[in-house]
Amino acid sequence: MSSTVSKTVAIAGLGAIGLPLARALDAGVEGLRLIGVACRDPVNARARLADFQAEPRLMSLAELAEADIVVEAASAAAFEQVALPAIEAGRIFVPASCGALLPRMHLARLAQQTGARIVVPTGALLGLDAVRAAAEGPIDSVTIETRKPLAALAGAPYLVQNGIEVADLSEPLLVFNGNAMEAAAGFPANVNVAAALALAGVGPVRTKVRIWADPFVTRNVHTINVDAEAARFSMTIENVPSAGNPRTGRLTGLSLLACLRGLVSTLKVGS
Ligand SMILES: NC(=O)C1=CN([C@@H]2O[C@H](COP(=O)(O)OP(=O)(O)OC[C@H]3O[C@@H](n4cnc5c(N)ncnc54)[C@H](OP(=O)(O)O)[C@@H]3O)[C@@H](O)[C@H]2O)C=CC1
Ligand SMILES: O=C([O-])CC(=O)C(=O)O
Repeated sequence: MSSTVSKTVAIAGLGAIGLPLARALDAGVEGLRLIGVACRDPVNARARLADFQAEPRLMSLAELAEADIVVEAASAAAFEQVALPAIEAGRIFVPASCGALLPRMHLARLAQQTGARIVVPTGALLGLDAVRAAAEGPIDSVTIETRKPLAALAGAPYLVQNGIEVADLSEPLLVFNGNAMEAAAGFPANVNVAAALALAGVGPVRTKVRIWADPFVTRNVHTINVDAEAARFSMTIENVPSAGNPRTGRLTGLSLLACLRGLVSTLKVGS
């Protein structure tokens, strides 16, 4: 069920998240209209958009701010070029690369001045409704343990900087043990889930993160453990890697679609 007022949407990125999301919007979602997309390679983009019913405009990252809702599904490196114009223009900004938000919380203060909203999707994670509810009261601890196939972690800055080789592992290896702020810096393409968890709960310094490179898993597996005054809970999700990008679970694009629906629907389920 959606309201009759339609909101326009623009998306940065036409990859594992952005392309299926754009396709779903093009196929028709009541209350939402895709007007623009941005990516690096316009020739390739045109090929990807060729079978769309209503081909969206190819925009620069800054031009995306013409839309009511600006989705960032590009990269941590491109995050600010999408976020700043969108927030300055008072739009609803939905970042997939939410790890890049942690060191830029001044954007949330800017949004207060411009009337923009920053809506962080649950993305590849689960349970943020319960974490947010728990965070309305006292929370003792929040941890996330992530297990990834070796290919999903290849090239992460933390591994490169610390000379940690994962390509030929025959046993699981704990490659990172720290907090969400450090994890987002060291694994910008891998632990947006930890950033979303931190923002929902006790913040990036108190949210503990462990990352395993695991040759025995074929999915991106995330387990969260929360110990709060009101409840104790543990939840695990096993994400099937996307065909286009093994770092990204297939669920992520669907989560963004569900998030966008929630922005226009008159019936919304979950807090
Ligand atoms: N919140 C969450 O739970 C999750 C978040 N993510 C994050 O979401 C983001 C997108 O992931 P995913 O779709 O898998 O990534 P992909 O690599 O599959 O796609 C990225 C897309 O962004 C475009 N892009 C990258 N940099 C720029 C730039 N500077 N200007 C314009 N376009 C750019 C690329 O353009 P081109 O096609 O021309 O190369 C490509 O279309 C990543 O930061 C990832 O870490 C991923 C999984 C879960
Ligand atoms: O958190 C991320 O950025 C990606 C991830 O782990 C997943 O898709 O499962």
